[in-house]
Amino acid sequence: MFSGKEFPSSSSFFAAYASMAGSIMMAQSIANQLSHLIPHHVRNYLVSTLRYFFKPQSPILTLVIEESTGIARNQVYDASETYLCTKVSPNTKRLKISKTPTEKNLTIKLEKGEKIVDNYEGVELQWRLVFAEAENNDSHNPFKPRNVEKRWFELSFHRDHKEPILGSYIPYVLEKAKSIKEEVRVLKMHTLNNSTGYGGIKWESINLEHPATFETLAMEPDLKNIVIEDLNRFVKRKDFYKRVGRAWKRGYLLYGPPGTGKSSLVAAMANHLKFDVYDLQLANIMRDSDLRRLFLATGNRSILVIEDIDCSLDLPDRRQVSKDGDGRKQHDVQLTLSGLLNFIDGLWSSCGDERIIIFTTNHKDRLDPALLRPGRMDMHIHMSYCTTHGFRVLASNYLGINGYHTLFGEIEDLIKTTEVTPAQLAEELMKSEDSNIALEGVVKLLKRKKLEGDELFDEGAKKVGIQEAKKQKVENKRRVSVRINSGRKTNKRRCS
Ligand SMILES: Nc1ncnc2c1ncn2[C@@H]1O[C@H](COP(=O)(O)OP(=O)(O)OP(=O)(O)O)[C@@H](O)[C@H]1O
Ligand SMILES: [Mg+2]
Repeated sequence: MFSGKEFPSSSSFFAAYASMAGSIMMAQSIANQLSHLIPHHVRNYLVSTLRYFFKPQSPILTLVIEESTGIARNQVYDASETYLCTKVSPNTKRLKISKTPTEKNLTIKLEKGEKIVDNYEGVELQWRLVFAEAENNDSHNPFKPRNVEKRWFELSFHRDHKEPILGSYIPYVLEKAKSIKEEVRVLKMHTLNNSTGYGGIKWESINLEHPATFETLAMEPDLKNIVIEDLNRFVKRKDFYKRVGRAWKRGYLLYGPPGTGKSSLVAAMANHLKFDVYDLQLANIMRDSDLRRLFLATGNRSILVIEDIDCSLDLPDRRQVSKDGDGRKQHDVQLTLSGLLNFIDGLWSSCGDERIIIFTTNHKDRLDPALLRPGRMDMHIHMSYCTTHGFRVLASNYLGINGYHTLFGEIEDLIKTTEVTPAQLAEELMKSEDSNIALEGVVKLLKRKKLEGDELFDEGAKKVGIQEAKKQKVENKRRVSVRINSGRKTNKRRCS
């Protein structure tokens, strides 16, 4: 496999070996001749020491790249797996291939025992995929199978090239794998699966096929641009985060009434950045050890979402002491928001890169002040009722109208004074492919909503007085705003 240029030739190997073997035999014969002078055990010691010193050292160095590092996955293993798909040679005997319905290309993986030869700057390298059964010694978890399969890659090369291989070939493999993944990347949505038995809560992934993009989002253009620029700046600033000693992560709080596009914005962000999404349903997590494990199992370049954060914490059942399968009492977690935040801060500051965390809520006013504190979440984004601009985006998405329609004037006048969510408008726009019918439906919906709004206003005015009711109405009408926390400074920008 290895070229003669890189490895000692067989004749020089033989000559070296013959001369060493000769030395050992000579030493052995001297020791035999002096056997009457040297005690038996000293003679054995001498021979074994000579054997050790003259044993021909293998010129080959093998790096072992295990799949897991114990807690987290081994990035080098994952990168090698991806990289080697591009290095399959005509000599490869067995390959594993797969393709899910939404994947564009085949995924190719090496089979057990297969070898691949690579060449890096004139150095020949041999890769081999090895599988072995290992005993599971997690005695705390009786549900785990007794034997687990262990996999690793062995990368062999001449030991003279240790420095360039470690210093530049391995980083090259990591970088190459990253760009291959980017090209064929199908985003994943990870959710929690609790059905694997005791202690087995883990991430389960499906392809993220949410079609929302920034283009299809009904959102004020100013706000949209602020968010897009913020994301673009974030992914470009690796060196900045390193220099100022901050973890490379960014937090967003999305708040607003149901149906205003908070979850759609999360999907748009994921599609824009090509980041996987981890949807952390806190209601399923009872133990802090699970939370820690799940955090550590999330990948880089990902978005961790905690939806409806105001409802997810302090659930009544969390306060009860739960029992495990054997009836033993488990330590209760009593997750609190500030506890969770400290946890995330602590863990995420020490591991992982390019992480985004997003909290969503319908009730910002119910949130723990710890979450709203400046510097905690980097950006607060208010998603609110639909504006005339938002309506135009929806009309284009659902009906393909990019110009003007005779009903637009009436609709837009109504939208300016009505609280209607993009979700409600979208539902109406989906009812017919005939633009006239769909838009007439929108007019009816808006008139009904306006009436309801007026009635609510009158009721409110009775309770709090007309001035206060007017003030609240103005406040509610403020469609979208964004608060950007940069260190101690907070910039609040209204986008309408
Ligand atoms: N801003 C928007 N732009 C485009 N479509 C939207 C927008 N808001 C809502 N929709 C439509 O309404 C549906 C529901 O919206 P979404 O789930 O994003 O709202 P949400 O704010 O997350 O609501 P909830 O608070 O109930 O979770 C979306 O699938 C989408 O079709
Ligand atoms: Mg949502």
